[in-house]
Amino acid sequence: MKFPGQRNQKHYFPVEARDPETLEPQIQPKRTHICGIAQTLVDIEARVDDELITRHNLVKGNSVLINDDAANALYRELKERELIVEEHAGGTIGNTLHNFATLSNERAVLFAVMERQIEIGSYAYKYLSNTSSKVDVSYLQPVDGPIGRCFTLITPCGERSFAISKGAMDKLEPSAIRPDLVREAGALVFASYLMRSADGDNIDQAALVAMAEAKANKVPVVLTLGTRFLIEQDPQFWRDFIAEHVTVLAMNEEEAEALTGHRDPIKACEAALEWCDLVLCTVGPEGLYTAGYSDRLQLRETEYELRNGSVPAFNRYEFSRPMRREDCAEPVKIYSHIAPYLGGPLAILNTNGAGDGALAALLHDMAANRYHKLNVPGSSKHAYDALCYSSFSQICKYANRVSYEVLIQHSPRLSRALPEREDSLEEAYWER
Ligand SMILES: Nc1ncnc2c1ncn2[C@@H]1O[C@H](COP(=O)(O)OP(=O)(O)OP(=O)(O)O)[C@@H](O)[C@H]1O
Ligand SMILES: O=c1[nH]cnc2c1ncn2[C@@H]1O[C@H](CO)[C@@H](O)[C@H]1O
Repeated sequence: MKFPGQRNQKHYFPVEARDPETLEPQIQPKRTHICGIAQTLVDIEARVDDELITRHNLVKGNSVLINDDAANALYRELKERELIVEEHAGGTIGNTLHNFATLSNERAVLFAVMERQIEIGSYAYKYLSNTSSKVDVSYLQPVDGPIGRCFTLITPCGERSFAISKGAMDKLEPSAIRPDLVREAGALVFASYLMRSADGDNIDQAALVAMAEAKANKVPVVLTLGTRFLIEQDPQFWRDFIAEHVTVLAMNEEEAEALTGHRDPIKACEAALEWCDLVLCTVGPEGLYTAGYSDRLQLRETEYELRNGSVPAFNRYEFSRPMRREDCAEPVKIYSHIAPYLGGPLAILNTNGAGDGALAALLHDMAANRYHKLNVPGSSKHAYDALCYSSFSQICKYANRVSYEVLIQHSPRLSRALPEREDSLEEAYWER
């Protein structure tokens, strides 16, 4: 397990003189992993104009399910007009698990379907060959149909719209979930997309089985909201769903507004904390927020300037570590925000997957906490039960840094971990 984010050891906390904060190399450290339930999709990325989006009955910014005829017509046009830029493995959770594995060098168990017979060069082949070897594909459920295709259509304004030809991506059965692996996981992650599976497709049931196992064993359940359009259809369903099942919620500001009715991200986070324990809210060019709880006894004041938003001095305790509300004797709501790393890249190749990258960083930090607890149980870090290894503030930095890395490449999947040492300016970022 790599440390979550590069930074000097003195910046780990809580720092106490004799606290074994470092993960001393052990002969055989105990390992940990995370689990995810994914829709198996390959992204077909194309540069298109707005007219094409409307003509194919798609909705800008949305992820729309399309039937085979519509998919064939769209594919034909993209091919004929030579608009396809790249084809790469995708799917929100596939991306997140891949990025988690790449960042942490730890195992991520993928519960998903895969074509029974794979031909070299096929989409299934591409999917697997674009997936980190640290993603454990031993438990994929074989299916007879093709995996899904996600037409990722980038319009000149930079917005991405998805058209999903789902193939057999929703055919995952509850029997494909390995309860023993869920029970031992540092987190179980899935996306709201899978709750729109059709009658007869059981991926939603598989997710419910996994969530029940996670909940019974106090494994954090992590939900990422795929697109605001899905949430807008029935926000109350999602509020109830989150309250019942979810520990950690990841969303962008539009999904946050659809869920809570608040356009202001801090207000939206505050509302969401009534239903879950920890929130990651990305806000595109405005950076991102983390929000959650800490017990009053564990609060740590920030050393940065206090900032006022809809909650005055909202970042006052951003040096505290996220906890479950139920683990706090006196829960206090905490918020932290960060602007894009280095002000954002000079050239953004594609924002697709930037949010998935941020979530992978958060999952890395959560898994690092479990790893540390398994290997250094006597550390003062574990005198109380926290969800994460680092503070709200550090998680913001790390998540933001990872998003930046995704922005400067085409694929939503990182091709390498972050540099071991950041040079010059970047060094300053971590030390600030
Ligand atoms: N235009 C931009 N300039 C600078 N940074 C950006 C920009 N867009 C995104 N980012 C960075 O990427 C992070 C995530 O972006 P965003 O909020 O767009 O995620 P998202 O909508 O969930 O993306 P996706 O669904 O494609 O994964 C932001 O918090 C920010 O750090
Ligand atoms: O319906 C869907 N299910 C799963 N993943 C999806 C869906 N629509 C889009 N994406 C995925 O979202 C990623 C960027 O965040 C893209 O890689 C795309 O594959």
